Order: sequence, then structure tokens, then C-alpha cells
Amino acid sequence: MPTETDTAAALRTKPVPELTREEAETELAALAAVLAEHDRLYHTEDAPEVSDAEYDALKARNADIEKRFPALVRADSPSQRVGAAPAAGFSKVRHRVPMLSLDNVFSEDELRDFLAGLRRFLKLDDDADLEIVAEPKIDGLSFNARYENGVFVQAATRGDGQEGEDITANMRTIADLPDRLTGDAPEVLEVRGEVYMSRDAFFALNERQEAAGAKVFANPRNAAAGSLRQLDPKVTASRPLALFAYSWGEVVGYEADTHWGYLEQLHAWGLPTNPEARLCRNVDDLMTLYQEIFEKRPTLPYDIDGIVYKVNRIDWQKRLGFVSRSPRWAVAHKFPAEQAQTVLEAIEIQVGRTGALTPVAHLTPVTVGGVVVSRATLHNEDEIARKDVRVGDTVRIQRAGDVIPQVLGVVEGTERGPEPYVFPDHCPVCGSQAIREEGEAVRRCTGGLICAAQAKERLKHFVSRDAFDIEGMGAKNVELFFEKEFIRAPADIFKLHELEQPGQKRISSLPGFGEKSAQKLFAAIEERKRISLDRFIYALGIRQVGQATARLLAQSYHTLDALREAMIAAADKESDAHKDLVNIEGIGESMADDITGFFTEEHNQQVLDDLLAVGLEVQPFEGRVSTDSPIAGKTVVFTGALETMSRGEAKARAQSLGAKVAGSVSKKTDLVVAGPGAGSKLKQAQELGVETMTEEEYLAYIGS
Ligand SMILES: NC(=O)c1ccc[n+]([C@@H]2O[C@H](COP(=O)([O-])OP(=O)(O)OC[C@H]3O[C@@H](n4cnc5c(N)ncnc54)[C@H](O)[C@@H]3O)[C@@H](O)[C@H]2O)c1
Ligand SMILES: [Zn+2]
Repeated sequence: MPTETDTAAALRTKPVPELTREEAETELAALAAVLAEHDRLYHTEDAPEVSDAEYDALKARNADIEKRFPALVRADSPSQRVGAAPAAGFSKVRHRVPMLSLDNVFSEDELRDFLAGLRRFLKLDDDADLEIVAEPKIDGLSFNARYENGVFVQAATRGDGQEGEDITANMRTIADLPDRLTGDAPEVLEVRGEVYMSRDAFFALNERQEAAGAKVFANPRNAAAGSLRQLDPKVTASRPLALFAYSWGEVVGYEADTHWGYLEQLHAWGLPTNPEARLCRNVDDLMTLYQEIFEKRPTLPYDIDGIVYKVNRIDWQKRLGFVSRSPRWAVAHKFPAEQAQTVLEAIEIQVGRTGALTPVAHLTPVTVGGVVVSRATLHNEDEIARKDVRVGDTVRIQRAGDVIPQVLGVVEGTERGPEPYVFPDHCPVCGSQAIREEGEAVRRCTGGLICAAQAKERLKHFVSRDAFDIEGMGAKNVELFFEKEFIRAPADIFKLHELEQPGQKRISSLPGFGEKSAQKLFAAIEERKRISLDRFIYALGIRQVGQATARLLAQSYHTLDALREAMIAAADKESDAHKDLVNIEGIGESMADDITGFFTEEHNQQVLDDLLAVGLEVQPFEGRVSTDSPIAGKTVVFTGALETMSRGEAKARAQSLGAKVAGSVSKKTDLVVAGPGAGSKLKQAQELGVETMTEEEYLAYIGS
């Protein structure tokens, strides 16, 4: 899992023109891995960990490096891919016509270049007509819905463009999608468009979620995606989703000459199309519309992040065709992020689970893109100093697809706050010293166990959705129980019901609680006493260990006992246990330090023992992986060039078949899959007598 530090490190590198070929190659590999993980978090988990701006910056860097070193473009490069593979749990649907992404332009000049490129490609004179349809770019989740003889039969998400998730039952719950087309329907119609959640519905949903202690979504797009991609369609049905149709996949028995014609027909069949769409004849038309919609944007009930321009004539669309991940006949003109000015009233320092001190700006409330903003992030100490942001300043803030806006800087020519801001060198909660380690951007409280802020945040993480996921135990209740001293450490959660004795502090007498709700909470807690090992590891909140790493650890060590024993042994850097740990692909030295550090710490051992003492059952890892595959339980190493799949895919597939994938060959390796160009690893395998296979043999062996 890429941490914020990975992302920062990937960006902290040299200017592209100064990179050596070798550095470029290493960086492209790192970017491919980091971006793939962000894609997974964003597209599969609907829970991005970085802002879109940060993601886009990484992607732009990738593009710049590839432009300078075209020979180094990787098969798994983010510039060659769309979205992320379908998530486990959904059946897959193979798209008959791929679902692609869109290329971007950011200015009028770039738009003119795009149009000039179209003319060159089509060999059109400067004064020949080139009609363009302009449509708002809805910030939602794209879908493909298939109608056969006018009847809705199947729907899918975009997934990786080739294969998406089957969301037929979920789409049926959306009122905007007709079960049956109106009028004369073609034999086959695959309609495509965007499912979205209106901004009002989004805020109302988040309020309900927060009250229920459930997941709060970062923005309407994530909320729409998270609501649609539910294994239980009843959940989807309870969420207010809407859609616009703007495109099509396979169509049999109908044809239009123009995109505009298609849109009108989609509308006639009973599908909602966007009322803001226009047919334009030249750049001036396009820019006028762009400006108009840009100004209207805050008042539109849904989020849009730009305008999409599409060549109107279908025969021209066909001639223009596609580049790797997007059509050549369309482009997205992205809006700049929404900005506003307001006064910085105070800077609050929040203390996170790992002790990180984060500055948060308190602002005089102001409307940015239809949303009232009163808090914004100031990133970190260096950013505040660099921008010389002071309390009392008038600042420019920006909201870019995220709910948490950012402070960009001080507005020039306005009255300044009197004093430069001094970042505290002590924890505002526990008073311990707060220090910055070399090369780190964040300052951390050194209070560790005595720091109430850290303890509270750790507990919130422990019960969060991807960890113990205890219903009715949201952040607010954790705060409340913590303040009342009902809970201090994780094990206390499982003893909460013991407080419910006559004459003792009673949960049921707290404001907002009653006999019934208290009993319900205890039942929800009891229900979570059995937990899978991967969730359990994630819940511990070890630094750098996100869900992906937790899963890797669970898969590699199977049981909590084995994991604890191995991690204590692995604290010795000379040990085999240490080698095994860092040999897991995806776990590096610094992560290994944090993990072994956690398990050897005495207090943490106590926390684990206490949890077991209250009757927690941590289930050995079986995962959502098959156990009857020929490679289940085996350790596999891939080396050399693979021909039919990327390294990432090979790894994911092997893991889903129950194998561990290691980065280097050792006595513990069971199988080495060697492609052309395999070097020392193959040799080592032969020396150690480890079984080796070609890619072809391997595929036959795993039965694919
Ligand atoms: N924060 C993160 O971690 C993270 C990770 C991955 C992607 N992202 C964000 O996601 C975006 C990239 O995703 P993408 O590849 O889906 O590209 P995109 O969202 O920029 O553009 C393509 C999509 O636009 C949608 N669209 C909306 N209205 C449309 C219309 N009228 N006509 C055609 N298409 C329309 C379609 O779903 C299409 O697939 C970027 O904004 C990026 O910042 C963020
Ligand atoms: Zn502290």
C-alpha cells in the first residue's frame, strides 16, 4: 500500500531532464506500482488515500518521463491502462466494446491544438465544418447497461476497460434506468453513461452514515461508486442514485449518423440525457459554452469536473479511432479547481494515531463550488512556513473533487496577520516533545502510550469499517467512551458490557443511549469477537501497514501465533525470520522495522494478550483464495520477462490461487517461473534444486 511518504518520495526526485536512464527506469517502476495501488484504492475500494491533484501530479510525472524515454514505457504503465480490475465478489462481465477513458486538455490553447489535430487527421481544410458535441463531464461512475429487444438484461462497471463488475441487480434499483425502452427498440442496445449522486443527497447520506458510525465518503463520486458497487443490492436501493446516458457499446439494429442523433434517440427511448449538452460549430462556440457551464457549475445539483467534446459525425469517429486508453475523437476539457478567499481565523493542530501533528485551518465560512467551507488543510509545517501563512491572513482556498479543501496561500495586497506562525514543538494534547525525524515532513508526538490523542485515534481505527467494523461504535462514541474512561485500550471494548451492572457506570444512562441501544451495541461488539487475521492485523494500526500489507502478512504467516513468533524472531536482522519477512514482495526494510518494532514492544504484547484474554478469536488466514489449486500454500518467484501477463497480474493471480509470491529465491521457494532473460534467480533455483517452469508450463500447471 503506498503511504503518503511513498507518494512524496516519488515526487521528491530530480527534474525529468536530469534523470539518467537507469533512474528513469527505477522511477517508472515505482510510479507504476504506486499509481496501480492508488487506482485500486480509488476505483475498487472507493476510498482514495491521496487527493486527485496529488494523483494527477504523479501521473503527469510518469508521462513526462515516458516522453523523454519512450523506450522505457512499461506494459503495465499507468499511461496504458484504464481504471482497475474488477473487485473480487462480483461476477465479471467482458465488454464487447471496450470502455475507455478520456484524454484531457486544460486550456483554450490545448483545445485549439486538439481541434487542429482532428483536422489534420481527417484532412479537413480550416474552413470545413467540424461539428462538436459538448457535454458536462459528470463526476460519477461509468456503467454499461445492455438491453435486448428493449428489455434491460445486464449492467456492468467499467473495471479495467476490458472487464467490469456485474452490477445488474444494483442498477435495477435506480429509478432513472428504465426496465424497458420506450418505443421501437433495437435488437441490442448497450447504453453507457454515468451514475452519480447529487450533492444534497451526498451530504444527507454522510450525515446518516456518521450518525450510524458507518463510513463517511470523501466526495459525491466516491459515494456514488461505493453505493453502486455493493454486493448487496438492497444497500444500493437505499441510496439516492441518478444517471445520465451519453454513449453506447454494442448496438444491433440501429444506427445514427451523428452523436447528437444518438443522444436524441437515447432520450426518446426513455434514458435521461444531460440537458446542458450542446452542438457546437467552432472553437468560439465551445469556449462560450465552457464559460457558461463553468459559471453555472456551483448551482448545478451534481458535481462536474469539466466538459467533454466529441466529434459529431460517427463516420469520422470511426476513422479517428482510438489510442491506447482513450478515443482520438473526444477530449475532456477539465475545469480548474474551485477557489475562494476567506480569513484564516485559527490554526488547530490535530494529533493522529501515529502521533503525526497535522495543522488544520479554521476559516470564516465561505462558499466554494456550492459547498460551505469552514476548515481546510494546511498540509504540514514546511508548507505553512513556505507560504508564510499567519492567523488573521486572508487566504485563497481550493476545493478539487475532495471534500477537504486546501489553503493555497495568502492573497496578495490584503492586510497581514501580525505574527508569523510558530509550529509547536510539543504535543498540544499530552505535552510531550514533538520531533521531526530526518527526511520526514511531519512532526510527531513522542508521547506514544501516554498520549491520549494517539490512544483515541488508535481506538477509532481499531473499530473502523475495514478493521473490526463494529456497528454503533463510530468515532463519536469512541470519543465519548474514552472521555468517560470506559475504554482506554482495545480489550476494554469487549468488556464494555461489564460496566452495565447495577450501581456501576452505565452505558445505558449516557445521553443518547437507552437500555435497548446499549444492549444492541453489546451484541454488535460480541458479534465481532471472531475476526479474520488480515483484518485483525490492519486493526492494530501498525505504522505503514495498510490493508494490502495486512493481507500479505496474514497470507504469509496464516495464524496470529505464527505471526507473533516470527515477528519477534525477525527483530534480529541476521535471522532467517528477518530474511523471510523482507523477502515478501511488497515489504521493504523500513516497513519490516515498523512491524517487528510493533510486535516486540512490551505494551503491544500486553494489548494482544489482553485481547485474547477477553475471548477474541482470530481466524487463521484462508482469505478469499482457493485452497485446492496446485500452487496453494507454495512460495512462487517470477523472474525474467513474462509474455502473457504483467508482473502485477501474475502476482495477483498467484496470490488468489493461494500462493505466496517472493522477490528472491531461497530454500523456501517451491517454484520459479522463468521467462526469457531470467538470470541469477534461475541459476540460484537450479543450484538449490527448486522446481522451475516456463511461463507456458506454469499457465498449463495452474490450469489457465
Ligand atoms: N485520488 C486518487 O487516488 C485517484 C486514483 C485514480 C484516479 N483518480 C482520478 O480519477 C480521474 C481519472 O479517472 P479516469 O481514467 O476514469 O478518467 P476521467 O474520469 O478523467 O475521464 C473518463 C471518464 O469520464 C466519464 N464521463 C463523465 N461524463 C462523460 C461524458 N459526458 N462523456 C464521456 N465520458 C464521461 C466517464 O466515466 C469516463 O470513463 C482523475 O481525475 C484522477 O485524478 C484519482
Ligand atoms: Zn501527544
